[in-house]
Amino acid sequence: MTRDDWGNVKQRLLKTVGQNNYTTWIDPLALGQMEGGIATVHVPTTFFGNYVSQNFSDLILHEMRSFDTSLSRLKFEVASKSPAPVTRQTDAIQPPRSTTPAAPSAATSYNAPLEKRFSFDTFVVGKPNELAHAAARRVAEGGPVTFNPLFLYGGVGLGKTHLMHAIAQELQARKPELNVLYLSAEQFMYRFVQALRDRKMMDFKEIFRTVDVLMVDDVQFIAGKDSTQEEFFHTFNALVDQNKQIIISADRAPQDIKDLEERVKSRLQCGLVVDLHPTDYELRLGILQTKVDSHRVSYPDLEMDDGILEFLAHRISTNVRVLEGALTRLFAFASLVGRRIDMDLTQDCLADVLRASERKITVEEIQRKVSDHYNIRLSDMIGPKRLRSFARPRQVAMYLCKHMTSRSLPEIGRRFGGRDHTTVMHGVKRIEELKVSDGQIAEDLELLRRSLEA
Ligand SMILES: Nc1ncnc2c1ncn2[C@@H]1O[C@H](COP(=O)(O)OP(=O)(O)OP(=O)(O)O)[C@@H](O)[C@H]1O
Repeated sequence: MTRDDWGNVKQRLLKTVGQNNYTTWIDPLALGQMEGGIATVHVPTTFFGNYVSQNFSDLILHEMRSFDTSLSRLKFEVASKSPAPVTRQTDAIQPPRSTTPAAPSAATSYNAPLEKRFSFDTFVVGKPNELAHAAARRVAEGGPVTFNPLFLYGGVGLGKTHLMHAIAQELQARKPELNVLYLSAEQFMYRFVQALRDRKMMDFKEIFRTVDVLMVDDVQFIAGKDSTQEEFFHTFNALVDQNKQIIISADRAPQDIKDLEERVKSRLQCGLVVDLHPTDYELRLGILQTKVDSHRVSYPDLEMDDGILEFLAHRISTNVRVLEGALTRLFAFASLVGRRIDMDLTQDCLADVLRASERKITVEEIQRKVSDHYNIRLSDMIGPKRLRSFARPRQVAMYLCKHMTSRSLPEIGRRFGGRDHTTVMHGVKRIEELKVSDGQIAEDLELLRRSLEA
């Protein structure tokens, strides 16, 4: 086969594999000796040869055979670094090793810093996160890979990053010989773009494909970023093929990440997918108790009334980050003004947080609660019947909607079977009067309000 033929083979491959694959994998190949039906193809690194051999050798051979039908096999060899012609015999391709001497230090430079306090010791376990925690613990033991990838997902501030850091730190402590690479998806993209710009794609690939454990946080970030997704997909496959552990986190389940290619989604789902559920009251209280202990170290003289933590756990249900922030602010504030932490101080200091965390109560919720309370059907409460046994609960519900939601009177009227706003106004007024004169109504209102706020 002449050099021109080789050039033509490459041109044909360009059409088949596309520009990206061509630039990365085909263009760097050089033709070496051809002997006894075997063509030697020179590659820059062992890893490269292995990858091309697995993914493109059939195609390359097919194209070469259209110029030389005597060819039966390809042999990939690492090209000598010397500028001499590459026709010399060099090392035969070996399967890539997990820790080539250069890889750990290079990977280390890609590692995002780990937060010491995000450890398993400081992670409070409760019903909403126990499965995610157990899976994280198992992976952190560094034993045989049983589920790959481990995909952790959950809403904002529920502890995904905390668990990821805990896994990375535990692995480093238990198995220092493992090459663990932890970074965010954003950093992955940044490294990828940088490698493209500096023409260092081979180094990039070598680093990512020689790690033992790859951990990528907030993977939803690569949604809609086509080339990064493509590269991530190849990295992912290469590592899974080598049975290397991958741990991914995201703010939602793989199938719910918009603008993520189907093949990436399905790859992400093929291991164990576990979610961190929104916190419940017990978990929030547990977290607060743990955090208070650490605050007490910084503020040993501060005193706190009983019931404050319970109040916060009850009222701030958005996410753990907000909860932590509230506690930090409370301690700092109390120490500045030199007062004990009581309910007044808490409400003063955290007024904005408490307001923002107020749970939004809906008209439907109120209607359901009130009809349950008075033991009538929801359809009767909303429907046209004017019977007193339906009309009074309806007015109670309207009153609660007016006071516990931000809906306007016409909107409330619409939700009550399309009634006019004047009917709602009349109902609300009637209940306001009864609240003063009728102890039973006052009691009902109080009960309902408490149960809706719970
Ligand atoms: N179960 C828990 N025990 C102790 N601390 C927790 C727990 N869950 C969350 N936290 C704390 O809450 C804060 C937010 O957690 P983290 O950063 O891990 O959230 P995230 O799920 O990664 O959020 P985001 O989606 O914003 O990245 C951290 O300070 C973390 O330590």
